[in-house]
Amino acid sequence: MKVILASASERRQELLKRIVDDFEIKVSDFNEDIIPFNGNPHEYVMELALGKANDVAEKCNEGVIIGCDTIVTLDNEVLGKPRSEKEAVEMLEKLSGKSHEVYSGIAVIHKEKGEILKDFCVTKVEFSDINREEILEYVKSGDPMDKAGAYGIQGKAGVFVQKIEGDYYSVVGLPLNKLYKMLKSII
Ligand SMILES: Cc1cn([C@H]2C[C@H](O)[C@@H](COP(=O)(O)OP(=O)(O)OP(=O)(O)O)O2)c(=O)[nH]c1=O
Repeated sequence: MKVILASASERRQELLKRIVDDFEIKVSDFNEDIIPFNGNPHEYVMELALGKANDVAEKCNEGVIIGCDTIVTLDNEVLGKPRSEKEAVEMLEKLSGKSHEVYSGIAVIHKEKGEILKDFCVTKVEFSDINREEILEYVKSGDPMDKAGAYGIQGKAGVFVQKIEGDYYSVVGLPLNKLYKMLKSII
């Protein structure tokens, strides 16, 4: 079965190799701004994941297409990717000393069967207290800029994480166990 990952993220591409030996990458042109946040993070990430998968599926005749999306939520506020270094600093200041949630949505479309699966993972991540100096140094590294919540648990920011409850890989952007089960059920 031909598997297509609808993602430009190298992290997702690396992680998917653990489930599927051979797959294609087709980056979606889906505009995430057309989906407003309706207050339900799990619905929101599934809609975004489906939007990405659908966009690629419309341009394919066959195969299984996978779309994903990851956001961070803190006290009902969505933290996406920071739009500037200033915003990255503000996000990290908010996350310091608190617990937040990371939501990852997955959508799997089976073209031939006309089947669609949607699911999500939520992981609780607790940051220890981090000071302004640590935040500024981390932001200067450039690592936060392409990541939801302005941090990457898999990089230098891993040292800020005091506790995690849930799937580590979902925080990195691809819930491996959930996706593995979804693919087993659909292929
Ligand atoms: C919280 C957190 C997020 N992230 C990343 C995962 C996602 O790639 C990114 C959130 O952006 P997304 O919009 O989910 O994905 P993307 O733009 O990187 O890739 P594509 O839409 O093409 O699939 O943040 C980490 O790498 N580590 C972390 O600890």
